[in-house]
Amino acid sequence: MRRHAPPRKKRAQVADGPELKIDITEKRFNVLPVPLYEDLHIEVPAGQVLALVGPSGIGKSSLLRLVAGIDTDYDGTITIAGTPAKDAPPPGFVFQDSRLLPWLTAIQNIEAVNPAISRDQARAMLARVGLDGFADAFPHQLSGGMQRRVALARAFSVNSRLLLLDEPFVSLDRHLVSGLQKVLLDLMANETPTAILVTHLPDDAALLADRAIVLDGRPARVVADISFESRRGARDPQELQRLTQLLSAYSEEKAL
Ligand SMILES: Nc1ncnc2c1ncn2[C@@H]1O[C@H](COP(=O)(O)OP(=O)(O)OP(=O)(O)O)[C@@H](O)[C@H]1O
Repeated sequence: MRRHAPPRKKRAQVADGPELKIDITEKRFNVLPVPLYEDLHIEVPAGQVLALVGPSGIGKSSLLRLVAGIDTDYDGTITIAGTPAKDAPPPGFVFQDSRLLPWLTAIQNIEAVNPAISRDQARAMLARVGLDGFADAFPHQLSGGMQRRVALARAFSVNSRLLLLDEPFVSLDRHLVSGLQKVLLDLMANETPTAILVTHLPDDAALLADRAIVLDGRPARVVADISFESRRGARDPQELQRLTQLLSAYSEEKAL
């Protein structure tokens, strides 16, 4: 007997295409004799963590500012889920320094970026970054590593589809870095945001990212685009070492 095929499920009304699409024709700073970027095109699928690496001064932080819609002075388009970056909801942003508001406590710093968050949710977020019991501490009462933890908690509390991390562990001691890497990996395992991680640490990228893009030259161009076969969070020590070595080779080769 001939069976009827089951009715086809309706496709979800979600826009196809990359979550983040960067198409920069040209970006200039007047102080630079040549453009910072020319014909720079990067697409990031939803849920992917993209590590952005390259020599100091190449334009990694500047790119995050364009994606965040903080700097709109460029030719081209950047869209987040199809919306121009300048009109998109603000991303979670971790800056090179923690940039906590010094007059607010840890929990108030979190509430400041998301007024809709409940006190319990904000406390739970602080607990997830290992700061249970420090909700009412002011930034000056926290160590550098603890301040970075608050900054991570704050970025995730924005509840954005997009997370921008600008050297989140720069100038911290090595032993603090590995603790924070684990915190970030754990946060990204649950929330799975689309993220750009600017880092000069090859092991950061090997541990935390799904893909790495190397920028080089002036104007800056993508000189390598490496998709990692294994998934972040599921890499064994050998795989981590292999990826770290691969990315270190690029860093050494490309150091200015
Ligand atoms: N607001 C600005 N005005 C003028 N020039 C700027 C501005 N911001 C950045 N630049 C220049 O743009 C270039 C790229 O700077 P950017 O901070 O993006 O580099 P980077 O790759 O993030 O460097 P690092 O790894 O050292 O943080 C540098 O030459 C810098 O001097």
